[in-house]
Amino acid sequence: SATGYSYEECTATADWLLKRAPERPLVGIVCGSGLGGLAKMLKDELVINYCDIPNFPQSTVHGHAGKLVFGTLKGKPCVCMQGRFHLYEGYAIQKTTMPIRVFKLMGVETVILTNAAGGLNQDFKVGDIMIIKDHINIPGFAGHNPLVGANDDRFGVRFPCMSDAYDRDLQQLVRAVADELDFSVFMRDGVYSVLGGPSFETIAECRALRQLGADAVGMSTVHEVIVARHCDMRVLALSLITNKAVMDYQSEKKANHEEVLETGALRAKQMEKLVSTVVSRIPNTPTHC
Ligand SMILES: Nc1nc2ncn(CCNC(CO)CO)c2c(=O)[nH]1
Repeated sequence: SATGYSYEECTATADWLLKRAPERPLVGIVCGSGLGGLAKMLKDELVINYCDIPNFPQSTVHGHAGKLVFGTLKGKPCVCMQGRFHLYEGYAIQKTTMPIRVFKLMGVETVILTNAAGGLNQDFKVGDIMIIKDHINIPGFAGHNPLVGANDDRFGVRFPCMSDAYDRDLQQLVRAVADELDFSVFMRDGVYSVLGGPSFETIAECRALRQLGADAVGMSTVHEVIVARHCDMRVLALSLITNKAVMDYQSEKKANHEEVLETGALRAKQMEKLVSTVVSRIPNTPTHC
């Protein structure tokens, strides 16, 4: 099938990359809008442009570089997506998540997903980093789910559980590292809700999402989490709160992408420090003998 995301096509892409990668990566990192600097943390980096990778989609969003970076973080082999794919770019949902399956096929055991998000929780401030403890998959309510269609058992089961999607030990680890780095003042925990985009949400939608229990809103990440859990990778996900979502009709505030990128730049250093320290502390699961 020329979908670009069948098991065979993902395997072909993984094999193509492993031939070029310095070593098999254990941790996969996905950089959200304006957070591409995370890739610069990697030592002995090898950069491959998405346009040269077979079956890979192309990044179309400002602030998403479109490069796959291999390297090490404190000795741990990693692979980092500088630029991720979104429903609103018009790709098939399975296409937007195929890099996650390629990570799995390359040997990645843990994925760290970062994104920029709007703060629905009024206690949140611009620049806060929210540890995602759960998600609300709005497109999924309407059947827009990356696992729709024939299930390939080589990836995972037909009906995967999502109540344990966000690894509790990794959340604990992030909190401990944030305390050590004295970042606690801007660390939060919360529920991330995803919309399809590209239009930002209305005031009524923000209020409805808040009523549903969401603390932040974005246009990515959830589909990657579902695919990562389907193939049994551990997931840690962090949202950089880049603006406060507009919740009242008197407000003059207008959400915009430039503001998203600016906040990313402001908090990038701390996000890099946090993620790199966490990666260095992630225990490698004993290799299955
Ligand atoms: N209110 C609000 N603020 C946000 N900041 C980042 N994002 C995530 C979406 N990011 C898009 C547009 O910047 C680019 O992927 C959002 C969002 O969806 N809503």
